[in-house]
Amino acid sequence: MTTYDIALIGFGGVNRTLAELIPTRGEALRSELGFGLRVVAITDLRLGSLVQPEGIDLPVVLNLGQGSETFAEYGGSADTNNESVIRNCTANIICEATFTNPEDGEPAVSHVRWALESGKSVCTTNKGPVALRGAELTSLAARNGVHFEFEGAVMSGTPVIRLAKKMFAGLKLNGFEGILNGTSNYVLGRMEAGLDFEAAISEAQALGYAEANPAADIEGYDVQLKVLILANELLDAGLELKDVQRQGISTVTPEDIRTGALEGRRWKLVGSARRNPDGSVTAGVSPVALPLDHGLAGISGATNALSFDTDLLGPVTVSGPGAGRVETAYALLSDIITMHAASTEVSANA
Ligand SMILES: NC(=O)C1=CN([C@@H]2O[C@H](COP(=O)(O)OP(=O)(O)OC[C@H]3O[C@@H](n4cnc5c(N)ncnc54)[C@H](O)[C@@H]3O)[C@@H](O)[C@H]2O)C=CC1
Ligand SMILES: N[C@@H](CC=O)C(=O)O
Repeated sequence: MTTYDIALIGFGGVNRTLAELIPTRGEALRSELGFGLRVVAITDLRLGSLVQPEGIDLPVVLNLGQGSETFAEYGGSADTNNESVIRNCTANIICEATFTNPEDGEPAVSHVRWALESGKSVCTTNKGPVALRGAELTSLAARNGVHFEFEGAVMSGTPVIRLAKKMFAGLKLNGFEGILNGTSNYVLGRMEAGLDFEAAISEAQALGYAEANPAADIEGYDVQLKVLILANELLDAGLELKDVQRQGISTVTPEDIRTGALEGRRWKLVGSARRNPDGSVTAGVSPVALPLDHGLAGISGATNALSFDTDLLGPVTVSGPGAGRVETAYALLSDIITMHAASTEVSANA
């Protein structure tokens, strides 16, 4: 039985939930999928770092983080020591779930680079490294014979990236449009129900949907990164962040929402990309008052939906959770399952 040793970089909502899922889903993973998981290192800005090659006692560390204690009181350090932990710990897989930085992706880009350079596979839900350094990191992983997986960077645990890459073979993808931010979709829905903007954002934060700085959700930066990821991964668009036009929902007023409802329209934040006749790709994100019979108009709460425009099937739409701690932790698990399946295939063919 294979056991993968993993390191959790960032111990907030997503990686904490992964640490909860490991004991609860451990037996099913072992019996159904043929591997076990053991956490051997954790780093976090607030807690510092803890490295225990024999395996960290997860129930103990899951109780930390409410007060001012750090890992220093548990045999670790109050400093994150990210580079040394990532490069030197005994983990096979690094799960990167620190804050998304929409400007340059740092320090997560460095976290991923250190891991891949030291022969460790990476799974991440962090949009920064994937959107801003995806091609470079994918080729670094290939050069080092390890995996770089990032299904959770778009639509949390709902499979869209792998699904499109694997299942659309033989089809031509002309573009896509979708609701790709759970927080702004949740906020628009709550405003439609009469709640004010700030209260709706607070609810989305409490539910674990919002970014550490919710302006990233509200001003469209989060969807801009997701559109960039999808355009480059699925349309081979070769775009940079500045090529994806961005407008968020902060300009949508309660009055706009009331007027839209009277006219049979619903405001949604829509991200899209389309291949032009000359082969180039136009991409952007903006709020749109959709007619109620539009396929995306009925998508509510933190649910997301992505409609792919294909040549032989026409539109193919995937809908599911776009945010949430459990949903996103599952994305990391699905990345590890993908890595395991790939390794098993290699061994079988050897
Ligand atoms: N929560 C969600 O629904 C989803 C989140 N994501 C992405 O997953 C990542 C994690 O999300 P959450 O866990 O919800 O965020 P969070 O804010 O709850 O946790 C992030 C953790 O990372 C830690 N951290 C920040 N910088 C660090 C550093 N340099 N070294 C070590 N630790 C550091 C923070 O102390 C915090 O505990 C983010 O990049 C987010 O954009 C992606 C899809 C959905
Ligand atoms: N803050 C994001 C989380 C997922 O990327 C959202 O609300 O969709």
